[in-house]
Amino acid sequence: MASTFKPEQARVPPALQLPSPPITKFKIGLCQLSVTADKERNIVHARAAIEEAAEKGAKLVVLPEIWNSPYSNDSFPIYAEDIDAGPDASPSTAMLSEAARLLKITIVGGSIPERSGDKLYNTCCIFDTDGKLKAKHRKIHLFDIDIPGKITFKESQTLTAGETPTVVDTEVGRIGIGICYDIRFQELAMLYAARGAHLICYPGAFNMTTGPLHWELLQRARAVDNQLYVATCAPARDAGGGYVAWGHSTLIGPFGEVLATTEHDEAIIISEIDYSQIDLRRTNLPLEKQRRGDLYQLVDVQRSSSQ
Ligand SMILES: NC(=O)CCC(=O)C(=O)O
Repeated sequence: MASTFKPEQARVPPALQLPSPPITKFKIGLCQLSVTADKERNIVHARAAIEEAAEKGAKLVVLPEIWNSPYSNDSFPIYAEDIDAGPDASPSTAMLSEAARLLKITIVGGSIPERSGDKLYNTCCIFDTDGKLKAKHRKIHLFDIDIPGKITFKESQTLTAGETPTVVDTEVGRIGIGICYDIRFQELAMLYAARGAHLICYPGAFNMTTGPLHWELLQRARAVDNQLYVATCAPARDAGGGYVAWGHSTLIGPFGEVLATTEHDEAIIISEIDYSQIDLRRTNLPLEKQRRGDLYQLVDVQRSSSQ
């Protein structure tokens, strides 16, 4: 059947020029944390890891998906915090805000279960060096999978999906945010690249079935297709826990290269990001110029509707 796509219908402007970040070279810290059923302990533990990463020079620290609570539908309602109701209602994000301010670092605060009215979300908060909440990303694609005999999980039993992609300007560049299962949806990463992101951070907790096959593959694909940095941060594995996480927090460069990674135990990865590598790789392989926008297009709903 003939295609109905007409080039003149293509309304997406070409990808933005990469914005100039305040710093182009810095250390990132990925805190692969053990998570227990004791929320207070998890908060104290996460704080100590953030402090250690900052002491080792990290200007950006990333935490895992659901780091203050066990990863289970039974736990989400119990551990959820009302982030918008202020520090007393959200001790986890209060800690992140204070740590970011005192250490003068940017924090991509993994995710926690968020309560908002009668809904629950899987939410990542991003804090600036002054401790202010810059953005909140609510997981857009809920983890609902069924691999019989291996793993069945339905986040949608308790959680509601977020409705907004999140790109945030920070002192360490323009960062796109996805949470775990969000990494499977390439259009989201393409959208972030088109909006000028230097780095996409995915707090995540892949599982023991898909993790070995897909986790690194997806990260490298998102990085090499979009010629930007990808950072992931997972919880450490608890082999006796209800949900057994794959671990393997990783930093990928814009050529698809694994710059730093780890196994499944607790770890703090410190690695260097150098945004000049993005320009270099985009010059080596000028994919954006070669893209056939006359034949196919990613439509950025937000940007086209505001034109
Ligand atoms: N927490 C998650 O979204 C897990 C995603 C996952 O394991 C996958 O295979 O996808």
